[in-house]
Amino acid sequence: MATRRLRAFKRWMSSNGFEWSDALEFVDTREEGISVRALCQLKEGDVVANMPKKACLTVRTSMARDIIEDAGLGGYLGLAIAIMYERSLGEESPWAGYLQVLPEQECVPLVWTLDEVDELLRGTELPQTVKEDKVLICEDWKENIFPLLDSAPSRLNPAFFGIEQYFAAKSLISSRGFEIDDYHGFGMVPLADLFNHKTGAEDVHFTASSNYVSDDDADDNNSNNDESIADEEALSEKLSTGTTDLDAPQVENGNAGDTECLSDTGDGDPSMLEMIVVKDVSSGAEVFNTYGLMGNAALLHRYGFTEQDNPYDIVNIDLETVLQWCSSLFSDRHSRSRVSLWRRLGYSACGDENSEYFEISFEGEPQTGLIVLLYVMLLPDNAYHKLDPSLSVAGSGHESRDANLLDDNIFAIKSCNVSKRSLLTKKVCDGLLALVNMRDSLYGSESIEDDIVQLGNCNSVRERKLYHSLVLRICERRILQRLRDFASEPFETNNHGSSRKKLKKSTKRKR
Ligand SMILES: C[S@@+](CC[C@H](N)C(=O)[O-])C[C@H]1O[C@@H](n2cnc3c(N)ncnc32)[C@H](O)[C@@H]1O
Repeated sequence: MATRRLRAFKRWMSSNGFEWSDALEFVDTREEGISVRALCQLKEGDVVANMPKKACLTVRTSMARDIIEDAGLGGYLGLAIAIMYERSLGEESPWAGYLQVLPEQECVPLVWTLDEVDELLRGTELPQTVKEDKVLICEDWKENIFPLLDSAPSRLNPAFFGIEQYFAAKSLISSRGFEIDDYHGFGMVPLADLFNHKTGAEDVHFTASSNYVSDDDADDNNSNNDESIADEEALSEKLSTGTTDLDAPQVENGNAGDTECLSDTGDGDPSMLEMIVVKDVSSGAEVFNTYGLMGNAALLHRYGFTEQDNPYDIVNIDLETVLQWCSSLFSDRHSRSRVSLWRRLGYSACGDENSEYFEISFEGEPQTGLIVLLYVMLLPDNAYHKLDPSLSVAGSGHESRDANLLDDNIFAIKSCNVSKRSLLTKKVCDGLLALVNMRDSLYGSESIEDDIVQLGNCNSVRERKLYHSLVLRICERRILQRLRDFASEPFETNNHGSSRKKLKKSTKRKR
């Protein structure tokens, strides 16, 4: 449906040098926002949109460039100021026609209330991340934006530069920003940001030239050799497959009469960005882009939505949870020395020292480091004492001939010589099952079945926050269920008496 705001946006695009295929339909619904559909079949290699870099909203192009650069600001903060500034200009902004198709803010957890974050996202990794984000953004605002209102009072309207407006701008950048090139950095790319996302099944790619040098800043030393999220492979493929495709859709823009198809325009032009079709799309289907391969927590965090059956989904188990489990079985001293040995063996968790965690894959497979940690934690004392001296031998480069099975397995896992299942003794599997229960209890008293019933009664558009929180929780809990299955499969019966034979058997084992 072409709404009034879409018609205004198309006029704005035409007068700013954008070109787009008339095989693309922009659909605008009050409830679900804007999406893109194919009006006829799109062929792999077709260029369906050309977007001039100079019409993108970046720090470099914004009317607020001087204010931002004079204050020594840039990056995402600078872009947020540029967005707030252009919004403050209203119809006077060169981007007025673009800004009016943007929502006030994107519904990412960053702009939810703290109660919503705590309640809806309980058990997931997001409450902590979002709270940290909120604190940093408030600090940024106080340190960098608030002082600007004093230093350039005649040019900045405070009503558009408050903390809420800053959060709104940050949500738009997180959900719609693109890396353009080294000169422009990160920016808003009108038209490219109309496409919705589908994990691992996208139809179009955003491509950017890698060697743009601005006319007004040719000596900028960052202008060459830039890295961007542009898909260089798709770009070079397009360049090498030639240009004219007689079936290619017609251009819909101010100069449509001049140009047969978009494949003829913008090729190798470093001042342009493109959307290129990467797989055939049938007529009537939605045309999807990809925002990257990521799990649901990352999708919700950055874009405000989740996907059911997202194969890149993961769930984390904090090292802290593992240590809690240890403390129910062992003394603090025991746990500390085993963790220390585990680290000296060269294992680690993800994250940093403030928050260490283990990833569980979509299939329910725990990170090797977690299995090894449980294994080391559960070693009988005599095996533990034997293992420590053998470390120094291994560290000196001479493999100990006497190394027992435990050493063999741990070192072999490290050098990818053996399946990690060889460490899955009954005790390790019991440990994993205990961790699953502890991790699952973080979601609160509702069971996964309760969550599923609630999701069934929830409207994905009108109750968007609840809907995507439930999908996130349910998908994470399903991964935990798969981890439960993984840990319940027949385990290895390692003991100290049958070293190499057991090891060989375990390498053959297929899951
Ligand atoms: C780049 S914009 C895409 C255009 C957007 N639909 C609009 O109305 O402006 C990204 C936003 O679109 C929405 N979106 C994109 N892909 C989605 C999907 N697969 N499911 C639900 N919402 C999606 C999210 O709100 C996301 O933050």
